[in-house]
Amino acid sequence: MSTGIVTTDLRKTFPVRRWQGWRRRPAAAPVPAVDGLSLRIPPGQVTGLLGLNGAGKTTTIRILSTLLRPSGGTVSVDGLDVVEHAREVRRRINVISGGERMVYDRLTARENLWYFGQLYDVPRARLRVRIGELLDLVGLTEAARLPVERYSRGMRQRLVIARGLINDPAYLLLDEPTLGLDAPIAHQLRALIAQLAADGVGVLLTSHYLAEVEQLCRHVYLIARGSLVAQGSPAQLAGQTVRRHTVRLVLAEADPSVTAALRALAVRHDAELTVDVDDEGRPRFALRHPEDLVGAVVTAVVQQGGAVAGLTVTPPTLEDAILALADPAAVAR
Ligand SMILES: Nc1ncnc2c1ncn2[C@@H]1O[C@H](COP(=O)(O)OP(=O)(O)OP(=O)(O)O)[C@@H](O)[C@H]1O
Repeated sequence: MSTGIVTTDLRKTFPVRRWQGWRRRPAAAPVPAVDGLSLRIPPGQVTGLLGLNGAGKTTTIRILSTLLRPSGGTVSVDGLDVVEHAREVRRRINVISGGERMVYDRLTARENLWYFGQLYDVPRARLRVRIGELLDLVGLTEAARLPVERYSRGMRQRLVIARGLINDPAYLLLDEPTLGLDAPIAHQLRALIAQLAADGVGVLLTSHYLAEVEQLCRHVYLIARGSLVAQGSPAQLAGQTVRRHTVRLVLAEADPSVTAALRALAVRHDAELTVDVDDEGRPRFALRHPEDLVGAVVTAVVQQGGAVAGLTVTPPTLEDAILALADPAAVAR
């Protein structure tokens, strides 16, 4: 039965070794890379896993795909424990990673797929058919007999995608799958991911491209230092944080009374104000605040008889919002 991938209080610590004189010895406190994560990746939808560098995303994916043993907690895939039933779990899942070399250069596309199909215990008759289907799907039928070392980067990544689908996985773990891909290929891959989910596959996606996450994910988990800090739809996550607007103003010429009025405005609203000069030596002000203060800024300048040479307002992006949740100190910067 397809119940999804469920992690309960998942933990992974790596032993940290310190050098002491010429000897290497274990440190007192191992560093947790994953620290009590409870997630659910249901079938038939794309679930996002977001976090800053080092948050624990790749480690989590390695545990879910049976490559790493957890230090604590459990992971089950359709009710099967990943440690006790690693072989059965491996038949149901696959991984596509944008950052790692996942195919063999000396082999052709067909040979690569044959090799990985056997690793996944795909029956030979099924494998023969599946390889043809996948080469078609990723547009490599014509190049199927060339060694991969002669492929372009995009062709190679398309082969990595075919490799990830070779065992008809019920769950697909995607670790930065569009990393370094040209826009048209990334676009095709996103369409394929959406189609797989619509066909019932449970997809876990990590990506630094938030537009991709917004487009594909129904539910997103945001982690920091191996623990969950927020979850919800992309829209719900964006609404959970202090979002900041930036008003940038350039004055035609220096005017101490305008500067004083803007400083007073910033203090009144508890806004962050930076003052410098632009390339032409004109005074420039940037005011950051959760609300859009453009009206108040213009009023203050006009009341003091100042002349505005430039004015822009930058609303916060979803990226600002999500990163602010992962790293609260960033909100203050
Ligand atoms: N094999 C390892 N030995 C020791 N520490 C490790 C090992 N693998 C990962 N770590 C540490 O665990 C933490 C989580 O790393 P992980 O690669 O899972 O993060 P990530 O969220 O995937 O980051 P990125 O976005 O940079 O890929 C980091 O502090 C990392 O240094």
